[in-house]
Amino acid sequence: MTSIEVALQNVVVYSIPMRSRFRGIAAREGILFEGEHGWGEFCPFIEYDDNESIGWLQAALEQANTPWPTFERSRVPVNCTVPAVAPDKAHQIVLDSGCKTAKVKVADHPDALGEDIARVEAVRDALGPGGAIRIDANCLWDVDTAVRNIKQIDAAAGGLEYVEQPCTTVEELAAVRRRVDVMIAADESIRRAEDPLKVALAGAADVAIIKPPPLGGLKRSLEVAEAAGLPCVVTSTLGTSIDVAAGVALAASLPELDFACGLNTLALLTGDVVGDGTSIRASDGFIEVPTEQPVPDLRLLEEFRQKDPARTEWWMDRLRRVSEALRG
Ligand SMILES: O=C(O)CCC(=O)C1=CC=C[C@@H](O)[C@@H]1C(=O)O
Ligand SMILES: [Mg+2]
Repeated sequence: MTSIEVALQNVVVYSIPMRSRFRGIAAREGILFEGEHGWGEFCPFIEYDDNESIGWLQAALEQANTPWPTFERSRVPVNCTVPAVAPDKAHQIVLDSGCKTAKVKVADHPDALGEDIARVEAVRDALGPGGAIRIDANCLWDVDTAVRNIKQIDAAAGGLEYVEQPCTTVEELAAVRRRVDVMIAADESIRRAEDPLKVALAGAADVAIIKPPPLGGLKRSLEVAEAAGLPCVVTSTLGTSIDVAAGVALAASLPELDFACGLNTLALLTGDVVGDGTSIRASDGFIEVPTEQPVPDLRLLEEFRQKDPARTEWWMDRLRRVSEALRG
């Protein structure tokens, strides 16, 4: 049987509520399956079409059927992730995290600048002057708005480490980069692009955000990271410890790691399918690299198993279609 057929034999559709809405979702959904060497997680965001979901399945199959590697480093620095929440909640998230770097969601709606400024001021107060603050606008600004807002948020934050994907296109990122004194990080221009390397060639970014699932897994992500020739920040795709483990494996494998990584994302969920002892969570701003792949706990798999038959069928049908597309 092929690895896809093995995967399809033993599939769990899960749904875990988020603590706060993040990227427009109130619960993280996906599929978990066991392979020859561990578990894989197939969790493309629900608005992605089948073609865009192929890489996510490749990544899940690779992770489930490849031995856990040995690594360059035994722990990875991580940031905390602050959704578009009120200042007091943002302050608490940073304090609770123990992290020295915070990634703050901004541009949650067209008139969000005042809220964004208040949120980064609260994050700076929680971090203190030595902390690092980065923001993520997820493509939602045009060039002039980005230039104007970045300057104001940079001042309010007491200095930003970088701005993640302020605009949609590589050309727009390059235009913003020429007009602000804050570093630009490319995310969607890498993970949702036909050519993930265009961003580096266009001089459009200072930092590359690398997410293994959309790129097709660890091997391909290492190739993209090397070819991009930029400092990399690895992030999860907001999934369970199985998803986070894919990011930790990449972050622990990179020859150089100059920035905290966006892998402390289980803090955004109300639970995990992996038990407390092996759930991948930060301590004092670092994640210890597991010596073996995390394995879901059967009781937690049942707790977070999708209970709605229609939703379960939607995910199973998606997996069947993407598996067919992957077979070609
Ligand atoms: O970077 C982080 O701190 C956590 C990961 C994170 O923010 C994201 C993961 C996946 C999709 C997006 O919602 C978001 C991002 O745009 O980086
Ligand atoms: Mg991003």
